Amino acid sequence: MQKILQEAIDNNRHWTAHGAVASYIPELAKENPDALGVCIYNIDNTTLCAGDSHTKFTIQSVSKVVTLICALIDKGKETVFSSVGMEPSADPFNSMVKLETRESHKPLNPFINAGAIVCTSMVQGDNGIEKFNRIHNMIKIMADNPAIDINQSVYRSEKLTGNTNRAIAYYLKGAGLIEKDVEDVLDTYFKLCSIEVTALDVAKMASVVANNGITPWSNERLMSIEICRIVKAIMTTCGLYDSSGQFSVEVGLPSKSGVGGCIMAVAPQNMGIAVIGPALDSHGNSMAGKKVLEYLSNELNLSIF
Ligand SMILES: NC(=O)CC[C@H](N)C(=O)O
Repeated sequence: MQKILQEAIDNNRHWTAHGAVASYIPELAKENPDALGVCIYNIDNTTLCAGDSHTKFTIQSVSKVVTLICALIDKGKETVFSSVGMEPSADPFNSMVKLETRESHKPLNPFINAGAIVCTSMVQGDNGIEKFNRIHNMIKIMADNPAIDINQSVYRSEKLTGNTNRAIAYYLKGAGLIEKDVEDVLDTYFKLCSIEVTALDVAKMASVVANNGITPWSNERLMSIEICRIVKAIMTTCGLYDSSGQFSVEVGLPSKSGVGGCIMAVAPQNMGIAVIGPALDSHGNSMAGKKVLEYLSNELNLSIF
């Protein structure tokens, strides 16, 4: 297995040259475009890593998985899906074009920025700080790592340049889809994207979903089986934005990408996988990371389809 993991990195490292690091958040442009690493956390509590797996990166949109989990726990399925849809989007992650054309103005799904901003506002808490703490704590528990914290430079960079997200959030506020102060919700969203993690952290988070909501290392139930089912379904259909279909064909695992270069993948009843490769394709998904997952899916026969 370690040999397969090493081959997945070695055979696909050249793909990093075909992508580019995100530069619309200036601080992310400083990431190493050549980095490529992977970690697997098996639900029998064994772990394997290869490549640049110690690289630290910001979680970015992978946090949207945990935001959705918290919103579903705190508000229930009916309430969450009354304000956000569950359909894939054929548009980029930060697109706002469908918000105006859809009758209800509901964002298409919880994993595009608009949907995640609505979900953030639905999480338990009287203000942004409480909502942030709720999701941050869940990330720490799911990763089994109490030291996880914000990368302050990335947070400042996101906040300073996040004008598209600001436009989306104000539109949602105007449509009545954000309950409280819109700047407070945005600040929480920027902080969540800026949480710094490693591939092992994200692999452990994915292993909880793979293990139907129970931490493999301490046997603690963090979420219901139903929530896990919903989250895996939305990851499969929406997790890689407008290339989720192709990813399902090539990899076939419920997954979520982020512009920090991480892809979190869930092999149900089996393992959590995280790849990190900051050079992105034109959809904002890790270029070489996708290829590493495709290799592992084929070699280990992981596709759910
Ligand atoms: N796809 C992503 O990872 C997007 C997250 C990023 N912080 C943004 O809001 O634009």
